[in-house]
Amino acid sequence: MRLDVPTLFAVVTLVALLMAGWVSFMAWGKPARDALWAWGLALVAYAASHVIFAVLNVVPSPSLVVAGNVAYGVALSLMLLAMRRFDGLDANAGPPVWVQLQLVLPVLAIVLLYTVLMEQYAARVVAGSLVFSLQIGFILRALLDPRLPRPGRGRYILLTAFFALLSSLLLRALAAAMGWMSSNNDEAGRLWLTMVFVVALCAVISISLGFVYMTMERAEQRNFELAMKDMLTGLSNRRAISDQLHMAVSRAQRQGQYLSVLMLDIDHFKRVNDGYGHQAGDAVLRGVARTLQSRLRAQDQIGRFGGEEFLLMLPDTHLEGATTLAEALRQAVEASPTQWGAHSISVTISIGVAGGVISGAHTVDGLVAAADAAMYRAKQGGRNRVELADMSSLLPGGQAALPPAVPRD
Ligand SMILES: Nc1nc2c(ncn2[C@@H]2O[C@H](COP(=O)(O)OP(=O)(O)OP(=O)(O)O)[C@@H](O)[C@H]2O)c(=O)[nH]1
Repeated sequence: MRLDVPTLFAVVTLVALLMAGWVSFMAWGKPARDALWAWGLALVAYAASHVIFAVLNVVPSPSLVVAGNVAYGVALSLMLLAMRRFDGLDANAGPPVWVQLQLVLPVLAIVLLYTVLMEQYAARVVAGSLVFSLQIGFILRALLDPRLPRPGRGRYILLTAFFALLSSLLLRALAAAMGWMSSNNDEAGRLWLTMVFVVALCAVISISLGFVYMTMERAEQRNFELAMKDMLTGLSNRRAISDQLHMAVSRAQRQGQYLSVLMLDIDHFKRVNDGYGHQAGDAVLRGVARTLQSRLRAQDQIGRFGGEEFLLMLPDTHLEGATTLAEALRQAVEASPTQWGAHSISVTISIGVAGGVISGAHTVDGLVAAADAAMYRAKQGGRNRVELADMSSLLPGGQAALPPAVPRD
């Protein structure tokens, strides 16, 4: 099949402009620093480069060669900027100097190389392709930044598209270096250009789709976190930990397993707020959350149940094991003060423990109420202590018939 190069240019341009339009439409109303704007601009530059390449096919001109390739380089730099903004890698201060150099130097290099090597087709194609490949390398590096969470599907689409673009550029550079083509207008040159533009067409559709999908995945993740996470401590919120507890109780009921629940409350927390201020209180809440979380097993779940109240759910853990853990947590919190300016704020916690083999007679509300009642007894008993729930009301068979427990680490 023989593809007409000018038609391909036109199609790539049209698709890039269409994508730029839709991406800008999505970015409408968002702040100028939003990654979508940079992505939209990148697509405009990408389209501009292909418009220039199309004109170049009809009116050969050295300045258009430079302009088209510069626009292409600008498009790749803007894509790098958009990726970094999307991932929040540059915070509010803007990109660090080394990133600014990654954004600007390749574009300057393109101007220089295409001007100096204008008369040497092969050298110009090789040099240009290598600079663009380097820019794509920067983008791939930003896409795979180890500080980022596990990549979602949008990121995989982008990775595939950029790898395809990179391969086509390198292959064309190889063809030029090996003398398989000597100009864009000979038979071989047109074939290679066709390959590059077919890939460019697929790439522009894929990267637009990938970026938009990534934005949607991010929004979905944020909504999920807003619905299920406590924004202050990063723990599960009341709704999430309650859902997890419902699931764990159903599972334990089906399999006749142990399950324990701990209700924890910071002692005299009002004094922290009154004495050091609300922000110090928030810092203490975060500190206690960290201390608790760092001592749990992977299958244990913790959530912020109320203001200064936390709920812990321990699958496969009998009352005795849960009590041992509760005591360890109590001691850990007591020994881990929160630094607040010049102050070291120490708090203690009171803990109520409920648990055992979960049968059909148990309910989530019953378990939580039992742990809560035990926690209040701990408060009444002087605070900074662990109290066990009266499980006889919840476990009709008593503790005697319990199967062997899974030991805690
Ligand atoms: N800083 C901060 N304070 C909170 C938050 N949520 C609840 N509180 C405060 O936690 C305090 C709870 O006070 P109380 O219920 O009297 O309990 P307490 O002072 O811990 O006393 P005991 O529980 O009886 O030991 C109140 O002052 C609330 O304003 C929060 O998110 N941040």
